[in-house]
Amino acid sequence: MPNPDQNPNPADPYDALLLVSFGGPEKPEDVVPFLENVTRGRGIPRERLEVVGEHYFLFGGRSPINDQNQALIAAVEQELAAHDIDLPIYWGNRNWAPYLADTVEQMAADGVRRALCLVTSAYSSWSSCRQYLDNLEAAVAAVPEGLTAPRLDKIRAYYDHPGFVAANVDGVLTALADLPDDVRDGARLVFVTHSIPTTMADASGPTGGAYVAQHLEVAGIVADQVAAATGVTRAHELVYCSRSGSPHTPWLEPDVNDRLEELAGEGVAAVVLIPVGFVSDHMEVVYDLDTEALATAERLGIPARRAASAGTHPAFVAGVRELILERAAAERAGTPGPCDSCPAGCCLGDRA
Ligand SMILES: CC1=C(CCC(=O)O)c2cc3nc(cc4[nH]c(cc5[nH]c(cc1n2)c(C)c5CCC(=O)O)c(CCC(=O)O)c4C)C(CCC(=O)O)=C3C
Ligand SMILES: [Fe+2]
Repeated sequence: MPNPDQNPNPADPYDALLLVSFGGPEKPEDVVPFLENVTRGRGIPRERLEVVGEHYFLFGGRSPINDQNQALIAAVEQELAAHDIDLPIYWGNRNWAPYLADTVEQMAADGVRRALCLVTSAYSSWSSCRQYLDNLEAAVAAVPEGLTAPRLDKIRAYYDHPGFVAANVDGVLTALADLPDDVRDGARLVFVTHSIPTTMADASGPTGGAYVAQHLEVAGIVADQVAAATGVTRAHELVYCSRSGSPHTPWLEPDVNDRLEELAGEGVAAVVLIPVGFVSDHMEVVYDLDTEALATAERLGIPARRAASAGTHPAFVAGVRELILERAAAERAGTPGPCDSCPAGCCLGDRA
């Protein structure tokens, strides 16, 4: 019988946190091998790769994503320490060093038995959830004989967690405050996420369609909270960026730039671009939104601001702690939630 008087480790049964991310190049020589890692076997046309490579070279061949993940780790370490939660944090990526397989081997060597994984993507889909689960499974399978691989559990899709929502609301409020006074009330709230193939979107989540539904849900929540905070109800909508793949394959639309053209035609007063689909300001945000979409808005004469992503916002960092404790408690009680272990085939669609 566990003794209720004993103060248990609130993270029990977990003995480590693993931050799981996409990875990005550190220097110009990394760009091409990184892109090869991302697109291996995925049928991305060569021309698209050359275009995307140029985005990275424009930023000195260095993606912001690795520094941002290190900043998130430092912030979560502080947050956990401040709450007397003893949980070492590891970090591994899908497409660049530190690679997940190396990190999971190190965890095994360190004696980690069971780790909780925080993926830097808040939504359900093959790209944003299932592929990471597959990467984790492969990393566990690759642990060399003689070492015991840790058991890895993934934190649920957390797009609707109050900490993630609050960070995004704050980003919108700051962006609105920065708009000229005469256009602020008329600003359109344009939520942006990564486009994915429509077949992938249709197959996302246990019953399909989760990727778009989750984004629409959180966009509605954020827009309501912004309305409550400012006393002004602004129209909001969801658009997409970073379309890849073959031009013959349908991906989610409208593209943010195309939509800005339409909004200019409708005479919208101003726009706030909200990168709600992204956890930090990585290349998709600093290129596709800050470089490209803001230039489109400028050309069209629409005053526009880009809201900050969750990043290391204190509300998001506190939310990560809450997500850890929520899951640990559910595992101790034997009551994991529906999204805590994905049903077989979830998000697979025609990849099954
Ligand atoms: C849903 C989603 C997220 C959000 C969830 C998450 O965060 O995971 C995301 C994030 C990211 N995507 C990133 C980079 C790239 N994504 C590519 C290609 C693709 N992304 C896709 C989807 C997503 N991608 C898909 C369906 C493809 C087609 C190929 C395939 O079916 O897999 C390509 C290939 C070139 C191109 O065509 O763009 C690159 C370079 C970076 C790193 C940025 C940096 O370096 O700072 C990050 C965080
Ligand atoms: Fe991507």
